[in-house]
Amino acid sequence: MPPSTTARPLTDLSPEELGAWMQSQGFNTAHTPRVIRGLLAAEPPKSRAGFLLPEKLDEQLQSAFPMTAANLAMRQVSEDGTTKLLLRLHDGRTVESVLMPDYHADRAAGCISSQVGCAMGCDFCATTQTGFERNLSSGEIVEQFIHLRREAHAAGRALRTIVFMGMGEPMLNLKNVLAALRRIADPKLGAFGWRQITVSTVGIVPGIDELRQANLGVHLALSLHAPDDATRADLLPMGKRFDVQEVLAAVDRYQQTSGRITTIQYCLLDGVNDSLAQARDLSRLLQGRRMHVNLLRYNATGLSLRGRTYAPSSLEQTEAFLTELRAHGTVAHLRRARGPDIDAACGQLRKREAAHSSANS
Ligand SMILES: C[S@@+](CC[C@H](N)C(=O)[O-])C[C@H]1O[C@@H](n2cnc3c(N)ncnc32)[C@H](O)[C@@H]1O
Ligand code: SF4
Repeated sequence: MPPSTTARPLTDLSPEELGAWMQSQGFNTAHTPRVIRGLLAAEPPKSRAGFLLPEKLDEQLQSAFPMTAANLAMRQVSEDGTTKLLLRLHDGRTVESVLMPDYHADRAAGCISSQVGCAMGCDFCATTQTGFERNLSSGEIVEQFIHLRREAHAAGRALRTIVFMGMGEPMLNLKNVLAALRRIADPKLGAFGWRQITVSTVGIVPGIDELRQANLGVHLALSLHAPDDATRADLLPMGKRFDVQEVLAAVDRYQQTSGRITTIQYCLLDGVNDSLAQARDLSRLLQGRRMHVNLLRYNATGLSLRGRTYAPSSLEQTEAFLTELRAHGTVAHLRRARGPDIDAACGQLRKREAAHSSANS
């Protein structure tokens, strides 16, 4: 048995690694897709025999690998059906994933994390307030997908899309994100298609280029949040490293290869980035580009990283901003606020659980 794979959970192994292990144990590698399909299934197999594996292989798999890397530590369900999961990892750290019901009664979308914490320091984001702890392994990313898929299935829905808009910056853990995606959306495994996946970034140019070179055809979302460099860099420190034009040029390159329309994420903050002049600047910036704007409602999370208090734009201003964008030819939507009665912004549930644990210790 290759020693490098022994302590890793089954969800962490690529099809090639699992195939190599099978071969080293004298089993037919044709069983590999069956094992991975069983792991990714919307409904967990009722028994180990549900994997339809030879008994000896099943036994050896069980003794060689832990089945999972993460356990459900907390679950919050909102009145609108949004379900937030807090998963505890093998080292005691926690990570958040969210299931969001779709307008279609039988569908749901999942929001997945790529890192524990985040180093990017975006001023209004709760995830970064506890700093960066570590990258998630590919298995930990795959397991979020499995939890969300099963959670959706139990609620009578099919998980139709996933977005990397949970904790962390996917481009800074791209190796593991790509490895996870190659399992989740491997056409031979049939769980998901590339078009059902969106990777969201704060705008790390080399990461966008690397994702383009991987040529998977997943959707890209760019967290822009301001049309000008001064406002953007004030909100997102990464804006000082890569300016708006540089980031949009990388997104253009991505689009030329993938053919996908890019989503521009824009969180409306009262008096910061929500003026009609900023809406017009944004439209001008996107003119001639196949990009649509997703306006996000700010989820208030208390004092910001730099001790500021942000507020969501008023509904009137939000409507006016949206109308101004559309009047200037930009395709734009207002994203529904999700789970307003629970800790819906990423990083909040984790902060609450950490506070609870330290109060009890
Ligand atoms: C948490 S990030 C994760 C993905 C990636 N790091 C990024 O920045 O795109 C996903 C999106 O949530 C936004 N966001 C962060 N904190 C928010 C808040 N309190 N309210 C609304 N949106 C928020 C981010 O700006 C980003 O557009
Ligand atoms: S918005 Fe994204 S990149 Fe910025 S701190 Fe939050 S998770 Fe990190």
